[in-house]
Amino acid sequence: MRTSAPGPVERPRLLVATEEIADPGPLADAMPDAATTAWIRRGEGMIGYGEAARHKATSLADAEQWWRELRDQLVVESALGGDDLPGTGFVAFGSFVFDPDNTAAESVLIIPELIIGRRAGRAWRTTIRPSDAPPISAPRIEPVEAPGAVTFADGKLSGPEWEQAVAEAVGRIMTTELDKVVLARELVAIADSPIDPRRLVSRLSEEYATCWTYHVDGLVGATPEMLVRREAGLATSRVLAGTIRRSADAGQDLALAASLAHSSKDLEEHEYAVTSVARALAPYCSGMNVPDAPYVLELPNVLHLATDVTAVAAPEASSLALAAALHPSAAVCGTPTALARSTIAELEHLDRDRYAGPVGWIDADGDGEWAIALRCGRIDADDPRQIRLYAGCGIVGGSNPEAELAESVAKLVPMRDALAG
Ligand SMILES: C=C(O[C@@H]1C=C(C(=O)O)C=C[C@H]1O)C(=O)O
Repeated sequence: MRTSAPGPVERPRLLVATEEIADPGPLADAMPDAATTAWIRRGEGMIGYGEAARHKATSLADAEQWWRELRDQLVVESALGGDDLPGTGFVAFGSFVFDPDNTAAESVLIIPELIIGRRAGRAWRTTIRPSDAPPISAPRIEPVEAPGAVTFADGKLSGPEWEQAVAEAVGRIMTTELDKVVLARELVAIADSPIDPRRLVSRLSEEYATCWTYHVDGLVGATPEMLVRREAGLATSRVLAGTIRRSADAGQDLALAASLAHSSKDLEEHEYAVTSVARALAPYCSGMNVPDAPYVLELPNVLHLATDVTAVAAPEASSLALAAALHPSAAVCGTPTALARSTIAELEHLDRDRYAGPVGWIDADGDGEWAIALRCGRIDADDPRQIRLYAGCGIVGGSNPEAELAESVAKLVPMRDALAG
């Protein structure tokens, strides 16, 4: 029997319409249901309802290709006008696995049917629909239920077992070519009732307003680390590495900040992370600025050493292409990358899922923000009463296992608090 070769896949084109709206109030409160995507910082950002299209991405490069094909066929029916703010119009939200070779999870890109956004004093509403679908009607906001009592249990490794893994990593750093490796652990939280990510988004975006609060397909958190933001040709990356947990006392915090800024262990750990970002960005950028020394970034639970790297991005390098070049940075993997990655797979006993992978959005111009999915949890798709929380620490030769465990506990605080009663 003869079969004819398949022709090009005919996808319906996406129709995109954006209009200015009155201020919608807090974005977290405007999320219609538990599947709504969120991206919020300092009260600004976007929420995305429904799905006009979805893609299981095998890699960041594959995601970029899919985005490009859709983008090239868009029909823009109306746009915001005035200054063309990034994020108005067509947007794809995404969340990527940390290591495709060591996970049961999948990376995803979602194009919502309805986006509500707020930025720079303006608010907008974008609808996106396949040309063969009817216009969407305004969704009803479903009530948010509390999860009830929540209990926490260790993941595969107990605290002491994880300390053992850290000690093993320190040993390898002293005796092999490994310079730095980031080891993470998980906590499993089980609630009485299903966990509604909107409640977490609302709490996190208030408590951690300077972080990027996100929810994409069950992965929810508030991260302080920006892998790459591309806006009007400028690329920015906020690199974090080196952490101290805060005390309850402002005077003591000041002393802690000073000791962090002078700690050779933390400065070494930080330097690896900055170098990995600067090297990866260089081929796609010009005029890069890498500050000589980090500053101390204050969050309610921890202090971090931080460096903001800025550069002019090549016109053809989309935010997703830049994220593909940067992931995994030494802030969440280690140095050298390949050895750190295999060490993680061997020592962590953890499926990182989409924790520590890029999470964010891209618009039709290729502008966008891809943060590193930290300080987060993954709601179980089959049993939404369960959420896995993750926290990791950069390990270098001078690391102390007990101190690293304490650091991981501090990094779990935002999610634990957001889940509490
Ligand atoms: C890996 C995490 O955080 C990373 C590790 C840091 C460190 O070890 O000092 C600091 C910020 C992040 O780059 C995490 O929060 O899970």
